Amino acid sequence: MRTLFSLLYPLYSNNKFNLCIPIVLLFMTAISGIALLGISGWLLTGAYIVDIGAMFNLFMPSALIRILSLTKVVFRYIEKLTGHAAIFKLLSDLRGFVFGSMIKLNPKELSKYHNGDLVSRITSDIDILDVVFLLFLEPFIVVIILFFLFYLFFYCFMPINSLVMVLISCFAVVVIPFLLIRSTKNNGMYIQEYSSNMRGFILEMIDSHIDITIMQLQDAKNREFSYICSGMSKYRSNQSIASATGQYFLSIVSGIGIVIIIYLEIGYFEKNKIEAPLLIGILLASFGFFEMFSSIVKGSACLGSAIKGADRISAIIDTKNSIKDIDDPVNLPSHGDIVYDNVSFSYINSITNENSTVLHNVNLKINIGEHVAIVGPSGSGKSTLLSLLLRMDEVSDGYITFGGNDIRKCKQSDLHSRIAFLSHDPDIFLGTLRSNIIIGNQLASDDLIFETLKLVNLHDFIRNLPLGLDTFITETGSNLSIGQARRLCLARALISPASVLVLDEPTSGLDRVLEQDFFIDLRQAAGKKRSVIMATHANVFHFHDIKTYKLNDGVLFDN
Ligand SMILES: Nc1ncnc2c1ncn2[C@@H]1O[C@H](COP(=O)(O)OP(=O)(O)OP(=O)(O)O)[C@@H](O)[C@H]1O
Repeated sequence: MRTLFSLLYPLYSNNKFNLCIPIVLLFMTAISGIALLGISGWLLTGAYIVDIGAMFNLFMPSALIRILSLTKVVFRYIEKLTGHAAIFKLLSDLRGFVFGSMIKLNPKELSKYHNGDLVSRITSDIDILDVVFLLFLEPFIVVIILFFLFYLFFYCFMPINSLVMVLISCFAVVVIPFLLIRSTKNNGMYIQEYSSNMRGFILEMIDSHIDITIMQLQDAKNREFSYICSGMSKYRSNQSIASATGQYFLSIVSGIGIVIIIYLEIGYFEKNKIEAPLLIGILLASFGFFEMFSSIVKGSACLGSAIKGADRISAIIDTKNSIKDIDDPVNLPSHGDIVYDNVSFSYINSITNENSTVLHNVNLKINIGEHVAIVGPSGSGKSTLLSLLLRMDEVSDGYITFGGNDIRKCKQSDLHSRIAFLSHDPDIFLGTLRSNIIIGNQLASDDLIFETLKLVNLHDFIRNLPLGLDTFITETGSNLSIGQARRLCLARALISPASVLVLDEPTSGLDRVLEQDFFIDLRQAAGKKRSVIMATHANVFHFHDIKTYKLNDGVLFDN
């Protein structure tokens, strides 16, 4: 609960004005509704017990009833509009904030979350938070204000009734919601977990659809998905049952309250302290007040999910980035030699929590414009060696320098602007060919783009497309061949001002001919100005301008 409010408090205080409007409007709606019931009760009773129209002025109250009916509808309508607008703004601020926190984390921290979990956190976990304001906080504030008004009224005119009002309100606003929140907290946690699993499962299915089809796993996956769905529906129905039970107890408590109020009011009536029309009017107005409790109870049943949602969101926001810039970073030169000096690196095994050393005292120097390939068996530490240069992890021992500067002493953004990276799995983003290429250089003109495309042998292919650079590509690049997707990503790296290209298995998935073509293009495109360091399984020994090193069990040998 504390996490929920500490997450929402800054957002609420930044949107104070926007949130106050629906609260005021809900208060006006409630007052109109309560006054409508009260005046109707008073009018009908008065009209019934007095000789028709003789001593009872019908005009004023009936006009008031019409006005109140209209104002209630109008206030309710505007309250819904402003309430939802305020909540959408709040949720959009929160989504932006969470996404901002998430994107700042390094891949190591992000990799703790399983597929789809982050999407779930940023969508359903945040969506559930609107419950807190619309179904809980807003009616709660209005009920508290109304409670004081009723209490004051009863205290002045019927003191015993004020005690009944306090007891009923305590049950409805404190005891029932408290019990509901307690009993549905775990259930809410399961709802959020299942919703996250469902998203993860769907994303995984889309990703591995070809494998699932070939391995004929459709039925098994269908069953798995049905299992997740039935779990979800079980916990959702638990939530509905809890909400209905809460409403049931609320009706009983309100009913008992009304009976006691009638009993006490009859006492006042018998002592001639109150007239019948006023008695009925007060009774119906109390009914109207008690109706307000209903939304608090409904909101309390969903609060468990909101609490869990807030916990899951806070887990992202509170994640500390293990790799930080120092306070007074050095400026890196645009070009520079890269030196690995006695670099060792260990991963902490997440299961056994033990250190496993992957790189042992690696010494490597890459001069400006030099092309270097690291070859070695799978698992020997090639990707790890590259990721240390990009500072995706910190070296455990030794140091890496760029242009003579320890890369831990410069800004990460500075380092990443000097180094362009091409991973073994080309990252194509949803958009056009142009938008995918200029990620490396937002200011690149079409001439520069085509010059770069020439270097990677994509120039003719793209020129011949009907929409050219404006051709739309999917986020998996599925409308490009693997070779084309890889060349496109290489063009993105080449068009950037980076002086170093880091490539991790740049030719994986390409056949031998395409692989060799890729290296020929790469050497020409990178030229003598850019240094290249790549990890590869491909045969590059015959390229005499590529210096190769062999990595075996984390030990680097000059080839
Ligand atoms: N995040 C991680 N946590 C723990 N161990 C890891 C992690 N990433 C890699 N490893 C381990 O580090 C070792 C080296 O992995 P790395 O990916 O660097 O090898 P590689 O030579 O690039 O392999 P491949 O050629 O198959 O890509 C492997 O034993 C691997 O299991």
